[in-house]
Amino acid sequence: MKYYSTNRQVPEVSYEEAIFNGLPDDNGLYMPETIPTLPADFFENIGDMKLHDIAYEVASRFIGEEIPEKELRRIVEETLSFDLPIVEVEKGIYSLELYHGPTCAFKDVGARFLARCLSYFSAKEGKKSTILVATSGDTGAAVGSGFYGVENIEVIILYPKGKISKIQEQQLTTFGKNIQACEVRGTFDDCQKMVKDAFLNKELKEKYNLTSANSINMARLIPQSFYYFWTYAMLKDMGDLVVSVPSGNFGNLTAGLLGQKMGLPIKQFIASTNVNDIVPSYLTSGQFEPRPSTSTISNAMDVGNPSNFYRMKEVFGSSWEDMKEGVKGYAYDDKITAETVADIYRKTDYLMDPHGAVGYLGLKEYMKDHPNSIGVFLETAHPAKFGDVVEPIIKQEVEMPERLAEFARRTKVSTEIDATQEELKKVLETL
Ligand SMILES: N[C@@H](CCOP(=O)(O)O)C(=O)O
Repeated sequence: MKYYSTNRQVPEVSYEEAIFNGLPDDNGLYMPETIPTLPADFFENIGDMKLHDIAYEVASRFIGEEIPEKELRRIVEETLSFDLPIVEVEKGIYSLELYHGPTCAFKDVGARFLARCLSYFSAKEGKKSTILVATSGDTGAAVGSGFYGVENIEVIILYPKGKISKIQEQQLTTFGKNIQACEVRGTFDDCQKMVKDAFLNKELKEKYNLTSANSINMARLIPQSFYYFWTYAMLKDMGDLVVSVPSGNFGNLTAGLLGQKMGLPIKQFIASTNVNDIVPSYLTSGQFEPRPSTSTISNAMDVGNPSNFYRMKEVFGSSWEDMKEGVKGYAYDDKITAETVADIYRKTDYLMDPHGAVGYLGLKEYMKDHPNSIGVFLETAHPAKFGDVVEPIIKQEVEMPERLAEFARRTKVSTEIDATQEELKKVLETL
Protein backbone atom coordinates (compact mmCIF):
# COMPACT_ATOMS: atom_id res chain seq x y z
CA MET A 1 0.00 0.00 0.00
CA LYS A 2 1.28 3.47 -0.90
CA TYR A 3 0.21 6.69 0.76
CA TYR A 4 -0.29 9.98 -1.09
CA SER A 5 -0.56 13.51 0.23
CA THR A 6 -3.95 15.22 0.03
CA ASN A 7 -2.07 18.25 -1.41
CA ARG A 8 -0.52 16.03 -4.11
CA GLN A 9 2.76 17.97 -4.25
CA VAL A 10 5.06 15.19 -3.02
CA PRO A 11 5.66 11.58 -4.16
CA GLU A 12 3.76 8.66 -2.67
CA VAL A 13 5.44 6.86 0.24
CA SER A 14 5.33 3.50 2.01
CA TYR A 15 3.48 2.92 5.30
CA GLU A 16 6.77 3.12 7.19
CA GLU A 17 7.68 6.46 5.58
CA ALA A 18 4.17 7.81 6.13
CA ILE A 19 4.25 7.08 9.83
CA PHE A 20 7.79 8.39 10.38
CA ASN A 21 7.06 11.55 8.35
CA GLY A 22 3.77 12.10 10.17
CA LEU A 23 2.90 14.98 7.89
CA PRO A 24 3.89 15.18 4.20
CA ASP A 25 6.28 18.03 3.30
CA ASP A 26 3.57 19.81 1.29
CA ASN A 27 1.45 20.24 4.45
CA GLY A 28 -1.23 17.82 3.26
CA LEU A 29 -2.23 14.63 5.05
CA TYR A 30 -1.39 11.08 4.06
CA MET A 31 -4.16 8.91 2.63
CA PRO A 32 -3.98 5.34 1.31
CA GLU A 33 -3.78 5.33 -2.51
CA THR A 34 -6.87 3.12 -2.55
CA ILE A 35 -9.16 2.31 0.30
CA PRO A 36 -8.98 -1.48 0.52
CA THR A 37 -12.22 -3.44 0.65
CA LEU A 38 -12.94 -6.55 2.68
CA PRO A 39 -14.67 -9.56 1.09
CA ALA A 40 -18.36 -10.33 1.64
CA ASP A 41 -17.58 -13.49 3.65
CA PHE A 42 -15.59 -11.40 6.15
CA PHE A 43 -18.79 -9.50 6.99
CA GLU A 44 -20.86 -12.70 6.97
CA ASN A 45 -18.56 -14.33 9.54
CA ILE A 46 -17.62 -11.27 11.55
CA GLY A 47 -20.10 -12.06 14.32
CA ASP A 48 -18.10 -15.21 15.15
CA MET A 49 -14.69 -13.55 15.00
CA LYS A 50 -12.52 -12.42 17.90
CA LEU A 51 -11.70 -8.72 18.26
CA HIS A 52 -7.99 -9.35 17.59
CA ASP A 53 -8.69 -11.25 14.38
CA ILE A 54 -11.04 -8.54 13.12
CA ALA A 55 -8.46 -5.87 13.90
CA TYR A 56 -5.68 -7.85 12.24
CA GLU A 57 -7.72 -8.27 9.03
CA VAL A 58 -8.39 -4.52 8.88
CA ALA A 59 -4.82 -3.44 9.72
CA SER A 60 -3.18 -5.86 7.30
CA ARG A 61 -5.10 -4.32 4.37
CA PHE A 62 -3.39 -0.98 5.06
CA ILE A 63 0.06 -2.27 5.94
CA GLY A 64 0.54 -5.18 3.53
CA GLU A 65 3.90 -6.92 3.76
CA GLU A 66 5.67 -4.08 5.56
CA ILE A 67 5.04 -5.71 8.92
CA PRO A 68 5.05 -9.54 8.84
CA GLU A 69 1.84 -11.28 9.92
CA LYS A 70 3.27 -12.60 13.20
CA GLU A 71 4.48 -9.14 14.25
CA LEU A 72 1.29 -7.40 13.18
CA ARG A 73 -0.81 -9.91 15.13
CA ARG A 74 1.36 -9.24 18.19
CA ILE A 75 0.96 -5.46 17.73
CA VAL A 76 -2.81 -5.76 17.48
CA GLU A 77 -3.04 -8.05 20.51
CA GLU A 78 -0.87 -5.80 22.67
CA THR A 79 -2.80 -2.72 21.49
CA LEU A 80 -6.18 -4.18 22.36
CA SER A 81 -5.30 -5.63 25.73
CA PHE A 82 -8.53 -4.27 27.28
CA ASP A 83 -12.25 -4.65 26.59
CA LEU A 84 -14.42 -2.49 24.35
CA PRO A 85 -17.83 -3.07 25.98
CA ILE A 86 -21.07 -2.07 24.27
CA VAL A 87 -23.67 -1.18 26.87
CA GLU A 88 -27.39 -0.68 26.26
CA VAL A 89 -28.33 2.65 27.84
CA GLU A 90 -31.95 2.78 26.64
CA LYS A 91 -33.91 0.58 24.27
CA GLY A 92 -32.04 0.66 20.96
CA ILE A 93 -29.36 3.10 22.18
CA TYR A 94 -25.91 1.74 22.95
CA SER A 95 -22.76 3.25 24.38
CA LEU A 96 -19.50 1.97 22.91
CA GLU A 97 -17.19 2.38 25.89
CA LEU A 98 -13.72 3.14 24.66
CA TYR A 99 -12.25 4.12 28.01
CA HIS A 100 -11.10 0.84 29.48
CA GLY A 101 -7.46 1.28 28.47
CA PRO A 102 -4.60 2.56 30.64
CA THR A 103 -5.41 6.30 30.36
CA CYS A 104 -9.21 5.94 30.27
CA ALA A 105 -9.80 7.40 26.80
CA PHE A 106 -10.30 6.07 23.27
CA LYS A 107 -6.92 7.50 22.30
CA ASP A 108 -5.27 4.50 23.99
CA VAL A 109 -6.18 2.34 20.99
CA GLY A 110 -4.50 4.58 18.40
CA ALA A 111 -1.53 5.58 20.55
CA ARG A 112 -0.66 1.99 21.54
CA PHE A 113 -0.84 0.82 17.94
CA LEU A 114 1.30 3.72 16.69
CA ALA A 115 3.89 3.21 19.45
CA ARG A 116 4.25 -0.45 18.55
CA CYS A 117 4.50 0.16 14.80
CA LEU A 118 7.17 2.83 15.32
CA SER A 119 9.11 0.62 17.73
CA TYR A 120 8.97 -2.26 15.26
CA PHE A 121 10.54 -0.16 12.50
CA SER A 122 12.95 1.66 14.88
CA ALA A 123 14.28 -1.62 16.26
CA LYS A 124 14.82 -2.92 12.74
CA GLU A 125 16.75 0.15 11.65
CA GLY A 126 18.09 1.62 14.90
CA LYS A 127 16.29 4.93 14.11
CA LYS A 128 15.91 7.56 16.84
CA SER A 129 12.83 9.81 16.68
CA THR A 130 11.15 12.65 18.50
CA ILE A 131 7.39 12.65 18.73
CA LEU A 132 5.67 16.02 18.90
CA VAL A 133 2.07 15.84 19.96
CA ALA A 134 -0.58 18.49 20.57
CA THR A 135 -3.41 17.69 22.94
CA SER A 136 -6.67 19.22 24.05
CA GLY A 137 -6.81 16.70 26.86
CA ASP A 138 -6.85 12.98 26.03
CA THR A 139 -4.27 12.37 23.30
CA GLY A 140 -1.37 13.57 25.44
CA ALA A 141 -1.81 11.02 28.19
CA ALA A 142 -2.44 8.15 25.77
CA VAL A 143 0.69 8.99 23.80
CA GLY A 144 2.72 9.39 26.99
CA SER A 145 1.52 6.04 28.22
CA GLY A 146 2.00 4.34 24.83
CA PHE A 147 5.59 5.55 24.44
CA TYR A 148 6.72 5.56 28.08
CA GLY A 149 10.17 4.01 28.30
CA VAL A 150 10.23 3.10 24.58
CA GLU A 151 13.86 3.06 23.46
CA ASN A 152 15.04 5.54 20.84
CA ILE A 153 11.90 7.68 21.16
CA GLU A 154 11.52 11.05 22.94
CA VAL A 155 8.05 12.56 23.33
CA ILE A 156 7.11 16.22 23.75
CA ILE A 157 3.47 16.89 24.63
CA LEU A 158 2.08 20.39 24.05
CA TYR A 159 -1.14 21.29 25.87
CA PRO A 160 -3.05 24.54 26.32
CA LYS A 161 -2.50 26.05 29.77
CA GLY A 162 -5.63 26.09 31.93
CA LYS A 163 -7.81 24.45 29.28
CA ILE A 164 -7.73 20.76 30.22
CA SER A 165 -9.17 18.95 33.23
CA LYS A 166 -7.16 18.59 36.43
CA ILE A 167 -6.73 14.85 36.09
CA GLN A 168 -5.86 15.09 32.39
CA GLU A 169 -3.06 17.50 33.32
CA GLN A 170 -1.87 15.19 36.09
CA GLN A 171 -1.74 12.34 33.61
CA LEU A 172 0.31 13.99 30.94
CA THR A 173 2.72 15.91 33.17
CA THR A 174 3.79 13.09 35.42
CA PHE A 175 5.32 10.37 33.25
CA GLY A 176 8.97 11.44 33.42
CA LYS A 177 11.72 9.44 31.61
CA ASN A 178 11.36 10.04 27.85
CA ILE A 179 8.07 11.98 28.12
CA GLN A 180 8.16 15.79 28.54
CA ALA A 181 5.14 18.08 28.89
CA CYS A 182 4.93 21.73 27.81
CA GLU A 183 2.16 23.98 29.02
CA VAL A 184 1.50 26.42 26.19
CA ARG A 185 0.11 29.91 26.76
CA GLY A 186 -2.55 29.57 24.07
CA THR A 187 -5.24 27.27 22.71
CA PHE A 188 -5.13 23.70 21.40
CA ASP A 189 -5.07 25.15 17.89
CA ASP A 190 -1.89 27.07 18.76
CA CYS A 191 -0.34 23.81 19.99
CA GLN A 192 -1.40 21.99 16.83
CA LYS A 193 0.02 24.79 14.66
CA MET A 194 3.34 24.71 16.53
CA VAL A 195 3.58 20.98 15.87
CA LYS A 196 2.69 21.28 12.18
CA ASP A 197 5.06 24.23 11.65
CA ALA A 198 7.89 22.24 13.23
CA PHE A 199 7.29 19.37 10.76
CA LEU A 200 7.41 21.82 7.87
CA ASN A 201 10.77 23.22 9.06
CA LYS A 202 13.16 20.93 7.17
CA GLU A 203 16.13 21.71 9.40
CA LEU A 204 14.27 20.96 12.63
CA LYS A 205 12.55 17.92 11.20
CA GLU A 206 15.83 16.36 10.10
CA LYS A 207 17.84 17.35 13.16
CA TYR A 208 15.40 15.74 15.61
CA ASN A 209 13.74 13.18 13.30
CA LEU A 210 10.38 14.64 14.18
CA THR A 211 7.17 12.69 13.85
CA SER A 212 3.60 13.08 15.02
CA ALA A 213 1.37 11.07 17.31
CA ASN A 214 -1.79 13.02 16.57
CA SER A 215 -4.42 11.60 14.26
CA ILE A 216 -2.61 13.30 11.38
CA ASN A 217 -0.41 10.18 11.61
CA MET A 218 -1.91 7.28 9.63
CA ALA A 219 -0.85 4.78 12.30
CA ARG A 220 -3.07 6.62 14.79
CA LEU A 221 -5.98 6.63 12.39
CA ILE A 222 -6.05 3.03 11.10
CA PRO A 223 -6.57 1.38 14.54
CA GLN A 224 -9.36 3.81 15.36
CA SER A 225 -11.42 2.01 12.72
CA PHE A 226 -11.14 -1.35 14.58
CA TYR A 227 -13.88 -0.54 17.05
CA TYR A 228 -16.45 0.30 14.36
CA PHE A 229 -15.97 -3.20 12.93
CA TRP A 230 -16.27 -4.59 16.45
CA THR A 231 -19.54 -2.71 16.99
CA TYR A 232 -20.94 -4.12 13.77
CA ALA A 233 -19.83 -7.62 14.79
CA MET A 234 -21.67 -7.28 18.10
CA LEU A 235 -24.87 -5.59 16.88
CA LYS A 236 -25.24 -6.64 13.25
CA ASP A 237 -28.39 -8.68 13.77
CA MET A 238 -30.24 -5.89 15.57
CA GLY A 239 -31.02 -3.62 12.58
CA ASP A 240 -29.58 -0.63 10.69
CA LEU A 241 -26.68 0.84 12.62
CA VAL A 242 -26.18 4.57 13.06
CA VAL A 243 -23.11 5.78 14.91
CA SER A 244 -22.64 9.16 16.57
CA VAL A 245 -19.06 10.28 17.06
CA PRO A 246 -18.22 13.07 19.51
CA SER A 247 -15.75 15.02 17.38
CA GLY A 248 -12.91 17.52 17.78
CA ASN A 249 -10.05 16.84 15.38
CA PHE A 250 -12.28 14.41 13.45
CA GLY A 251 -9.79 11.52 13.42
CA ASN A 252 -12.31 9.18 15.01
CA LEU A 253 -15.02 9.98 12.52
CA THR A 254 -12.59 9.74 9.58
CA ALA A 255 -11.53 6.28 10.78
CA GLY A 256 -15.19 5.25 10.78
CA LEU A 257 -15.67 6.58 7.26
CA LEU A 258 -12.62 4.60 6.10
CA GLY A 259 -14.21 1.49 7.62
CA GLN A 260 -17.45 2.22 5.81
CA LYS A 261 -15.54 2.58 2.52
CA MET A 262 -13.95 -0.82 3.23
CA GLY A 263 -17.46 -2.24 3.16
CA LEU A 264 -18.57 -1.91 6.78
CA PRO A 265 -22.38 -1.68 6.75
CA ILE A 266 -22.90 1.36 8.96
CA LYS A 267 -25.97 3.15 7.67
CA GLN A 268 -25.20 6.63 8.92
CA PHE A 269 -22.41 8.52 10.68
CA ILE A 270 -23.21 11.49 12.87
CA ALA A 271 -20.65 14.18 13.74
CA SER A 272 -21.56 15.57 17.16
CA THR A 273 -19.65 18.58 18.42
CA ASN A 274 -19.76 21.16 21.17
CA VAL A 275 -19.99 24.84 20.19
CA ASN A 276 -16.77 24.42 18.19
CA ASP A 277 -19.05 23.45 15.32
CA ILE A 278 -16.76 24.04 12.31
CA VAL A 279 -17.75 20.79 10.57
CA PRO A 280 -21.52 20.82 11.33
CA SER A 281 -21.51 24.41 9.98
CA TYR A 282 -19.68 23.26 6.86
CA LEU A 283 -22.25 20.53 6.34
CA THR A 284 -24.98 23.19 6.43
CA SER A 285 -23.30 25.97 4.45
CA GLY A 286 -20.61 24.36 2.31
CA GLN A 287 -18.09 26.83 3.77
CA PHE A 288 -15.18 25.48 5.83
CA GLU A 289 -14.35 28.30 8.22
CA PRO A 290 -11.88 27.43 10.96
CA ARG A 291 -11.88 29.87 13.85
CA PRO A 292 -10.23 30.10 17.29
CA SER A 293 -11.67 27.45 19.58
CA THR A 294 -13.93 28.24 22.55
CA SER A 295 -13.38 26.50 25.92
CA THR A 296 -16.15 24.10 26.91
CA ILE A 297 -16.86 21.34 29.44
CA SER A 298 -16.12 18.79 26.69
CA ASN A 299 -12.62 20.21 26.35
CA ALA A 300 -11.04 17.42 24.30
CA MET A 301 -13.28 18.60 21.45
CA ASP A 302 -12.24 22.26 21.73
CA VAL A 303 -10.73 22.34 18.26
CA GLY A 304 -11.16 25.31 15.91
CA ASN A 305 -9.33 23.91 12.89
CA PRO A 306 -10.00 20.18 12.70
CA SER A 307 -7.05 18.48 11.02
CA ASN A 308 -8.91 15.56 9.50
CA PHE A 309 -11.42 17.66 7.58
CA TYR A 310 -9.23 17.34 4.47
CA ARG A 311 -9.21 13.56 4.76
CA MET A 312 -13.01 13.59 5.06
CA LYS A 313 -13.09 15.63 1.86
CA GLU A 314 -10.97 12.99 0.12
CA VAL A 315 -13.33 10.24 1.27
CA PHE A 316 -16.22 12.09 -0.36
CA GLY A 317 -14.30 13.07 -3.50
CA SER A 318 -14.45 16.76 -2.46
CA SER A 319 -18.23 16.77 -2.89
CA TRP A 320 -20.03 18.80 -0.24
CA GLU A 321 -23.35 17.26 -1.30
CA ASP A 322 -22.00 13.73 -0.75
CA MET A 323 -20.43 14.63 2.58
CA LYS A 324 -23.63 16.13 3.92
CA GLU A 325 -25.47 12.93 2.96
CA GLY A 326 -22.79 10.69 4.45
CA VAL A 327 -22.34 12.66 7.67
CA LYS A 328 -25.05 14.42 9.67
CA GLY A 329 -23.73 17.16 11.94
CA TYR A 330 -25.13 18.52 15.20
CA ALA A 331 -23.68 20.87 17.82
CA TYR A 332 -24.55 21.44 21.48
CA ASP A 333 -23.65 23.98 24.14
CA ASP A 334 -22.50 23.24 27.68
CA LYS A 335 -25.91 23.81 29.23
CA ILE A 336 -27.69 21.08 27.30
CA THR A 337 -24.65 18.82 27.62
CA ALA A 338 -24.67 19.14 31.41
CA GLU A 339 -28.46 18.69 31.58
CA THR A 340 -28.14 15.52 29.50
CA VAL A 341 -25.46 14.03 31.76
CA ALA A 342 -27.74 14.68 34.77
CA ASP A 343 -30.95 13.56 33.08
CA ILE A 344 -29.65 10.26 31.71
CA TYR A 345 -27.93 9.46 34.99
CA ARG A 346 -31.16 10.09 36.87
CA LYS A 347 -33.30 8.06 34.48
CA THR A 348 -31.00 5.14 33.68
CA ASP A 349 -28.18 5.19 36.21
CA TYR A 350 -25.75 5.41 33.26
CA LEU A 351 -23.09 8.06 33.77
CA MET A 352 -21.75 9.66 30.61
CA ASP A 353 -18.82 12.03 30.42
CA PRO A 354 -19.51 15.38 28.69
CA HIS A 355 -18.08 14.14 25.37
CA GLY A 356 -20.25 11.03 25.41
CA ALA A 357 -23.24 13.23 26.25
CA VAL A 358 -22.63 15.33 23.12
CA GLY A 359 -22.51 12.09 21.11
CA TYR A 360 -25.73 10.88 22.75
CA LEU A 361 -27.49 14.17 21.94
CA GLY A 362 -26.53 13.97 18.25
CA LEU A 363 -27.70 10.37 18.10
CA LYS A 364 -31.09 11.16 19.66
CA GLU A 365 -31.59 14.10 17.30
CA TYR A 366 -30.96 11.96 14.24
CA MET A 367 -33.09 9.11 15.58
CA LYS A 368 -36.14 11.35 15.96
CA ASP A 369 -36.59 10.89 12.19
CA HIS A 370 -35.14 7.36 12.06
CA PRO A 371 -36.73 5.66 15.06
CA ASN A 372 -36.19 2.11 13.85
CA SER A 373 -32.42 2.37 13.64
CA ILE A 374 -30.07 0.93 16.22
CA GLY A 375 -28.08 3.83 17.64
CA VAL A 376 -24.55 3.77 19.03
CA PHE A 377 -22.67 6.70 20.53
CA LEU A 378 -18.99 6.59 21.38
CA GLU A 379 -18.15 7.04 25.06
CA THR A 380 -14.70 8.43 24.43
CA ALA A 381 -13.44 8.94 27.99
CA HIS A 382 -14.18 7.84 31.54
CA PRO A 383 -16.42 10.33 33.41
CA ALA A 384 -13.87 10.45 36.25
CA LYS A 385 -11.47 12.27 33.90
CA PHE A 386 -13.90 15.18 34.17
CA GLY A 387 -14.78 14.84 37.85
CA ASP A 388 -14.47 18.61 38.35
CA VAL A 389 -17.30 19.09 35.82
CA VAL A 390 -19.37 15.94 36.29
CA GLU A 391 -19.54 15.83 40.11
CA PRO A 392 -21.34 19.19 40.46
CA ILE A 393 -23.74 18.13 37.68
CA ILE A 394 -24.81 14.89 39.34
CA LYS A 395 -24.18 16.24 42.85
CA GLN A 396 -22.31 13.08 43.68
CA GLU A 397 -18.73 11.88 43.72
CA VAL A 398 -17.55 9.95 40.67
CA GLU A 399 -15.60 6.85 41.54
CA MET A 400 -12.11 7.09 40.15
CA PRO A 401 -10.48 3.96 38.70
CA GLU A 402 -7.21 3.18 40.48
CA ARG A 403 -5.21 3.76 37.28
CA LEU A 404 -6.44 7.38 37.27
CA ALA A 405 -6.10 7.87 41.02
CA GLU A 406 -2.49 6.81 40.69
CA PHE A 407 -1.78 9.74 38.33
CA ALA A 408 -3.47 12.13 40.76
CA ARG A 409 -0.93 11.27 43.48
CA ARG A 410 2.11 12.15 41.36
CA THR A 411 3.93 15.50 41.07
CA LYS A 412 3.34 17.64 38.02
CA VAL A 413 6.41 18.54 35.95
CA SER A 414 5.92 20.81 32.94
CA THR A 415 7.65 23.65 31.15
CA GLU A 416 5.52 26.73 30.53
CA ILE A 417 6.13 28.27 27.10
CA ASP A 418 4.67 30.83 24.70
CA ALA A 419 2.98 29.55 21.56
CA THR A 420 5.99 30.23 19.30
CA GLN A 421 8.46 28.16 17.28
CA GLU A 422 11.34 29.83 19.13
CA GLU A 423 10.08 28.50 22.45
CA LEU A 424 9.53 25.04 21.00
CA LYS A 425 13.05 25.05 19.56
CA LYS A 426 14.45 25.79 23.02
CA VAL A 427 12.63 22.73 24.37
CA LEU A 428 13.94 20.56 21.53
CA GLU A 429 17.48 21.74 22.28
CA THR A 430 17.24 20.21 25.75
CA LEU A 431 16.86 16.71 24.29
N1 LIG B 1 -9.14 15.60 21.11
C1 LIG B 1 -7.74 15.55 21.06
C2 LIG B 1 -7.12 16.60 20.20
C3 LIG B 1 -6.08 15.99 19.33
O1 LIG B 1 -6.69 15.08 18.47
P1 LIG B 1 -5.97 13.91 17.71
O2 LIG B 1 -6.98 12.83 17.62
O3 LIG B 1 -5.58 14.46 16.41
O4 LIG B 1 -4.78 13.50 18.50
C4 LIG B 1 -7.11 15.43 22.45
O5 LIG B 1 -7.78 14.96 23.34
O6 LIG B 1 -5.95 15.78 22.64
